[in-house]
Amino acid sequence: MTAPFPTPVTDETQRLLSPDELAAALRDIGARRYHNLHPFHRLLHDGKLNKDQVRAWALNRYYYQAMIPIKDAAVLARMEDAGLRRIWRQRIVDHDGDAPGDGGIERWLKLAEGVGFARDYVESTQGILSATRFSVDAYVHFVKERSLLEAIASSLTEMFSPTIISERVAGMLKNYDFITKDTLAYFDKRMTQAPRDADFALDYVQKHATTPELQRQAMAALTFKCNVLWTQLDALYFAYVAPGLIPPDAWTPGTGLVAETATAQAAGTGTLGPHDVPRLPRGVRLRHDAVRNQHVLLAPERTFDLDANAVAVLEVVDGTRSVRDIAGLLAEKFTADRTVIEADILVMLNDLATKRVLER
Ligand SMILES: O=C(O)c1cc(C(=O)O)c2c(n1)C(=O)C(=O)c1cc(C(=O)O)[nH]c1-2
Repeated sequence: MTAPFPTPVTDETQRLLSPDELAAALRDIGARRYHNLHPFHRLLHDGKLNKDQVRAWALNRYYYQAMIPIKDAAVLARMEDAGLRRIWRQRIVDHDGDAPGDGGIERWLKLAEGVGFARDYVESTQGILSATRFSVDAYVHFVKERSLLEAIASSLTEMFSPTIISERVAGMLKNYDFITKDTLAYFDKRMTQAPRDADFALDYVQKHATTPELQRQAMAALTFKCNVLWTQLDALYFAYVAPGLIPPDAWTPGTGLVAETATAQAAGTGTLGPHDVPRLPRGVRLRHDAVRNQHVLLAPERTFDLDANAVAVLEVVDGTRSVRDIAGLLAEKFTADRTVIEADILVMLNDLATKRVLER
């Protein structure tokens, strides 16, 4: 497939740009085409969407998140240099995590749950707009088919993402009462991951785009990627804003959601407070897996690995002690400030409540 994407002209003379000029040309592409400029994002960040429109965004964007590590594995597979692979593989770890319950995809699922979705529905990817799927899949195909330079250059949209992320998080927290900091936790890590990844990719592109033609290819790859992001928002806008034509089989408001009480928990809206008495629901047990020397919460058909802090808390969750009692016990045990412990364990317990392995 060699169909050209709209390709910016390096300049009339097609001369080789200096590394700084190349970086400036790439930034200029973002300034004109990055998805922060899309009307759907403007509505999202300014609090102009209703809850269902925000849900449509969270659901569709899950497909992008889920495919990113597949895209990165495809890029990795093309790298002949072990040093390069060692650096790139961190991207896969960032999204997949090192263990179940960890990583960016998991955090996106929390975001989707926070706005009311049932996790299984989101993971099934039923209801995702075909246009979302087409455009995300096009990104994966692109990195498989084009040169490594183009594959790496196509990730350079991340140069622009920290700005949009801070704007999005601030705007959504301010403008939507159903959005909490916990729900948007996905973006916390991206604020450091994205600049790290973008710096590396930019450096690679500056070093390897050594002819005007290669520089043109790098710019075209970034343009293509801006279009991958833009078309996803076009699809959302068309289906859920105006004219509001939801395609057959795509998500319709009211479906794929959990009951509102569970939603409140998922959104971390303080269902569990200091005076609540947490307990493990029927069928959920704290166990030590001797083979892996790892404490887990065993739930029907699911297990969750626990870190040492979670184990210390869950060992004293007995269905009679309140969160405040538990914080008091731990404060004594670890000679620490009870109020600090209480704040920390509330976050942890609400997270477990979201996963439905804790109740009050
Ligand atoms: O929230 C955003 O606006 C945004 C933008 C982008 C981007 O610019 O590609 C990414 C992400 N988020 C992101 O979370 C992410 O993991 C990511 C990976 C990549 C990539 O191309 O490899 N882009 C992005």
